[in-house]
Amino acid sequence: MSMSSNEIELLDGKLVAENPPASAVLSRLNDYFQLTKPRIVLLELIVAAATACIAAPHAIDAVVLFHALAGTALVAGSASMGNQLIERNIDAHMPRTAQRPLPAGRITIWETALLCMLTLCLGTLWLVLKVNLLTAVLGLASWIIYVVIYTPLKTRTPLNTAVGALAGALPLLMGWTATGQPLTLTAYALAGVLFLWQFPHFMAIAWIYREDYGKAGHKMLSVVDPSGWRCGLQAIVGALFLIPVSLIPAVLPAGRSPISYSLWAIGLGGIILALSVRFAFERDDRTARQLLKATLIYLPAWMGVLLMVSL
Ligand code: HEM
Ligand SMILES: CC(C)=CCC/C(C)=C/CC/C(C)=C/COP(=O)(O)OP(=O)(O)O
Repeated sequence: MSMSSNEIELLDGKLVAENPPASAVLSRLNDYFQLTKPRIVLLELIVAAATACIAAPHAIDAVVLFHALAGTALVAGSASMGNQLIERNIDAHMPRTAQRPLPAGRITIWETALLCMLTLCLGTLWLVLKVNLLTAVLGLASWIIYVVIYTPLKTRTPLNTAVGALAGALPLLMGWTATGQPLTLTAYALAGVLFLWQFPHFMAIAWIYREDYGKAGHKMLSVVDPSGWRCGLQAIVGALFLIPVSLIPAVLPAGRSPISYSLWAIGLGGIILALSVRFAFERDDRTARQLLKATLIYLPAWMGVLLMVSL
């Protein structure tokens, strides 16, 4: 359907306009948005929000939660920008990432650096002023681990995944500390689940894109060990420990209806474990993609069950 010159439409997830200047502005804003790795950040925010509700089920302050999520989104988006700034030349050599705004030349290094610093400062200040210092410090720690430590390690050692998993797990704790509740064993157990979840999640991805990673010089486990056995084993180990760690909240006093939660946790974790074992033995793209999809279903499903038994 033709648009009038002033209309703006959402097409394939992007805002488009008929009017050329408006279209150029929207296209640039979309590129800035893509720099934040929005789907990863969105799942992080869902996890953080759910954790806040679990931490303070009957005393959640919606305004504080909003500020916590806004600040976390800014800091997480900044981290993704910093990561893409550092990896712009490597990203240009992988089909999966070559069309990103920086390697594709749609935005400049200086724009990205400025936006990265602006969103980091704004997000951190927002958390300090509207949430609390601990949440801001956790956000800064996650930013530093992801941008300054994990990103450079990607071309040096397969241990990069464990470091990235630490950065990926901290936003969960930010959701907890945003409520003002002290960090308990349950909080660390939830963060432990998110930490362990990232191994089956990424080992599947590392296998699917093993050739890209090899050509780009990334030292992922699938490149260091082309047989895929170590990839499969690391996915299994992460999935194996995921199950007992996810059961910790059930045995703690705060946990209501521990039996039903435990059955869900064992069932969901068991699926990830079974698919990890299947990927380890078959080591093909089909079983890797099944495992990746299952990990992306596991996290919201596990959080949903936790919320149901906590509220
Ligand atoms: C060591 C940690 C992690 C690594 C190395 C990693 C890596 C990746 C990569 C490379 C992709 C793109 C796959 C593709 O293009 O098909 C991806 C997808 C995804 N990741 Fe992860 N990830 C990690 C942790 C996380 C965490 C902590 C979350 C959120 C809680 C997350 C959420 C997602 C989501 C939602 C997708 C699918 C959407 C998309 O393709 O952008 N990941 N991950
Ligand atoms: C508050 C805060 C700072 C939160 C940070 C949350 C966050 C962005 C975690 C990243 C998890 C992770 C290692 C993603 C993969 O990046 P990658 O560089 O391996 O992915 P790529 O290969 O697609 O670039």
